[in-house]
Amino acid sequence: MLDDTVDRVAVLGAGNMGHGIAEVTAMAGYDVVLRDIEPEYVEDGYESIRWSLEKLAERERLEESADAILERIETTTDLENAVADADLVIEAAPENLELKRELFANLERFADEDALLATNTSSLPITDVAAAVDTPERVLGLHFFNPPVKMDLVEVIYGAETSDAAAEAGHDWVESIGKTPIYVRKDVRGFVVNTIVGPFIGEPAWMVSEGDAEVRQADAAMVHERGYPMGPFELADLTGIDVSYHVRKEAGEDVPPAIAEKVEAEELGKKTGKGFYDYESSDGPDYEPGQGEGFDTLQVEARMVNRAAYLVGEDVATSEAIDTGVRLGLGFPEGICRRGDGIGLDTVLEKLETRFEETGDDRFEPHPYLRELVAAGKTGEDAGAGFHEYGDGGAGDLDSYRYLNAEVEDGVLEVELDRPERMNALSADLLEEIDDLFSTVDTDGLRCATIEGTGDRAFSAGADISGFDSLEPTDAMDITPAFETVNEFPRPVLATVDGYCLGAGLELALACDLRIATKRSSFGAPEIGLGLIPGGGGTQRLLRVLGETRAKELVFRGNHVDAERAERWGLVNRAVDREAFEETVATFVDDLREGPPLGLEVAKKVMNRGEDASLEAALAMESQGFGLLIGTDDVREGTAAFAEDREPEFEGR
Ligand SMILES: C/C=C/C(=O)SCCNC(=O)CCNC(=O)[C@H](O)C(C)(C)COP(=O)(O)OP(=O)(O)OC[C@H]1O[C@@H](n2cnc3c(N)ncnc32)[C@H](O)[C@@H]1OP(=O)(O)O
Repeated sequence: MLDDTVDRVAVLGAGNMGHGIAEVTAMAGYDVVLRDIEPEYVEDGYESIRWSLEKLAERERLEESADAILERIETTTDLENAVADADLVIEAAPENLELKRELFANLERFADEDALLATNTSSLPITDVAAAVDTPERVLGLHFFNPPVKMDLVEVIYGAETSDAAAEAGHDWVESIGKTPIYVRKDVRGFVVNTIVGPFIGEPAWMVSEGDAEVRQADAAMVHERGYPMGPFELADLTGIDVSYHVRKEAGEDVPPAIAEKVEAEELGKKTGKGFYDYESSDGPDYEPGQGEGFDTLQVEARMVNRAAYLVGEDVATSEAIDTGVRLGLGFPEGICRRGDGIGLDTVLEKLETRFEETGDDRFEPHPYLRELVAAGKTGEDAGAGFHEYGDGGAGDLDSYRYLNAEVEDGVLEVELDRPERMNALSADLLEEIDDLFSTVDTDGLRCATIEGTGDRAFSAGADISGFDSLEPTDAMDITPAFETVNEFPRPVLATVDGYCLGAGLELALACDLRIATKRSSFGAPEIGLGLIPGGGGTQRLLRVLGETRAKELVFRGNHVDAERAERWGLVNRAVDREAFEETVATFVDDLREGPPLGLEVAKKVMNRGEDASLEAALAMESQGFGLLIGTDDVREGTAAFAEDREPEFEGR
């Protein structure tokens, strides 16, 4: 029987990945044994963990002291001792199949028969590693990304014999350490994330090799036109061009000459000082926004979408898992399935077919699942379905948003900004969705709304800086509608802030009516450091909320203030410990939910409008509001409940 409750974890291998995995495991409260073959390897790993934890503590990213976390980590070189009491063993030894198989064979002798056995391999088949033990059903892949302390994604990979119970236990454990697991249900080369990144680098490399593109042109187009965080050649330089070379060789694929030539010349990227860019005599990537013109971005994206079709069509992963994987693992601006749906899967298919006909090259051969989707009319967003379903896209369709999650729960519109890999930075698309949601959602039956950020770092770290290069002044001036829509929403809106709340993120919180924050949160208007000013109402709302002295301090200095100061200044209603956060939010939400909807709507309107009117005009507005409410059922219910000494039940009439 597999033990699905994990208390103690053994990590085998104290190198980069191993010590990183041990660190995040101990941070989540587990007891960890870190084991390597030589005492100095273990010591180096342990010291790296100490260094990293101290950095995190300096940046106030830990909930307890670095020492308290370190106390949960034991080190050893003795394999038997390391794994004897472990409920979960994670092997993070070098990528050598024989070495891993030997280790697993020993694990079977020393570890408890109920223990879950995982390998952190990024390139070897899980099935081959698991074949070294008599109980392959309890072996799975747990593929962390580098560095584990920063990267949220973990691929949970089935080997051919892995049981559902083992995969589910691995998945639950990954969630318990605050990471995001995605299932990879078949043991395919590259798993999910590396399957998609292959053509991101490979296709531009072919295009350059065939004389159809230039390196800088490709990087500029993918970054500045299509929003990827890095250009393909910039990424190849960072990860090592030899890595791209060997991955292709091992998969039996042809290697684009542009890559092979660099490997022959031993220009392997940043690590050798030279690759596609020069890191010795200049500062590396030097492409400019306008340089991408004429590059065929569709050819690259069509190939990535085709890989996604293969993964879904062969039941390796769901489109949701793929999209989560590429967003968190690669920092893609949106999931590749979403992107395909946005482009139109018929357009993608046509591109692949045309290139296949022209070149006869297998790399363009459309996967049958892509053909199936198009034949069924599921061509993407405009058709209402593609990889994903889009509902009818009409007013109030809460499933139609890409960058925010919205649902109505018991009269509360719960909204999450969903770009955790970018600290929920507000891109033009996300702002548009906020505007759309708050202007079209059906308010009947709604009592209030809450806005929070996903991930564990930020409410929102501001406007998406990566989009600034390509922003026209006229677009930049159009940033405020979303904030005004939230501010004028006819129900109270509560911002719940846990982490960074900066720039446009702070402006969004200020557009809300109330703000509750955890004490670890920080607030600021850092725009001045970018040579900008707050452009989402910040200069004006900060003045009104804080007064001139404090508002100018925030805007002119661009510094962050902590949540306790923010509370003293009246920037937030409450700053509470994380343990008390949910309960405090729930108490506020309950008050808003139980309150009289009409009374709250009128109060919000009168207070918002009155702020900018003369006192006389504002008092007139207030009197009108009072008069309007006095004849309502809610006022009758409120006064009756008071007389009968019971809680009122308001209905918004
Ligand atoms: C009209 C309104 C204008 C504005 O709002 S202008 C923007 C104002 N905001 C800022 O200037 C804040 C920018 N961000 C930061 O200063 C830092 O981040 C933090 C202090 C919030 C956190 O620092 P750390 O812990 O070192 O994390 P990390 O590696 O910098 O960020 C993690 C990932 O999040 C991306 N990111 C953070 N903020 C933004 C942003 N505002 N726009 C776009 N991306 C952002 C990063 O780049 C990175 O991504 P990767 O892991 O791929 O390197």
